[in-house]
Amino acid sequence: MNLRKKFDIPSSSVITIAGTVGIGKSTMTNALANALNFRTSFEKVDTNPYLDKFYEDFDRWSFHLQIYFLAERFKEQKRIFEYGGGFIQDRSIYEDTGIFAKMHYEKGTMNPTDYETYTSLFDAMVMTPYFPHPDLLIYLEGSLDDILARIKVRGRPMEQQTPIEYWTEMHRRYENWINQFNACPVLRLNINEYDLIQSEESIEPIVERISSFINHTKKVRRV
Ligand SMILES: Nc1ncnc2c1ncn2[C@@H]1O[C@H](COP(=O)(O)OP(=O)(O)O)[C@@H](O)[C@H]1O
Ligand SMILES: Nc1ncnc2c1ncn2[C@H]1C[C@H](O)[C@@H](COP(=O)(O)O)O1
Repeated sequence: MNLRKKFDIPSSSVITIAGTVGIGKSTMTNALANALNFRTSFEKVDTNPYLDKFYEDFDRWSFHLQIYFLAERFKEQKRIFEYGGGFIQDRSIYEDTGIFAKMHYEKGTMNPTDYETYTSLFDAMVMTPYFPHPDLLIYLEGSLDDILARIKVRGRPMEQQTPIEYWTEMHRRYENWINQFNACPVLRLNINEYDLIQSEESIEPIVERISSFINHTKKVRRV
């Protein structure tokens, strides 16, 4: 059954899934796209030419990786626009700057000139009225222990070799970041409230919450 029609979600909606590494964004992206009959926009991890090198040497590759991600996400944004919406997006563009680039700059693994170049490019491309923001950002949250367990189970080699302090710092930054995020409406979901692996049906109550959120936000915007 197409839950999009049942819960009256506009077919042009763009929903982006945010949250720290390993929390379950890709799993949620697939489940929601399936339930709503939407297209997906994924981060390319396996074909990313910088990611392995980046995890081996943050200082050397952090700028290259950020530029690569920015270009990829912008191309995806264009694709979403050309289709007229109807997409679930795995990770928002806002996390690249608000979490990753900022963290590497503040920790000293991206030099100040590179950070300045990156942020001015990001602001010129994204933080303008010409860039359509998503209709909804779904923020996935959970405990650090649960997230570390998921990173371990997934087993990407470069993430296994990364010190736990990196994930701890990222988890802390995500909490602060979401508390001040205001580029689009946010729906928070705790990963203990659903289990898409054990039960596919657990997507339905989530779609229902998305529907009331999107339709309520629409009404508020009209007033
Ligand atoms: N609801 C869930 N319950 C248990 N494990 C999950 C759940 N959602 C995702 N996972 C597992 O957690 C790991 C990370 O999920 P993934 O969707 O790849 O995260 P992300 O895209 O945020 O990095 C994967 O091994 C996935 O199978
Ligand atoms: N902007 C980014 N900077 C550094 N690393 C990033 C960025 N965006 C994603 N990543 C990394 C983190 C993970 O190792 C992979 C995929 O992310 P995931 O949260 O598992 O989808 O890319």
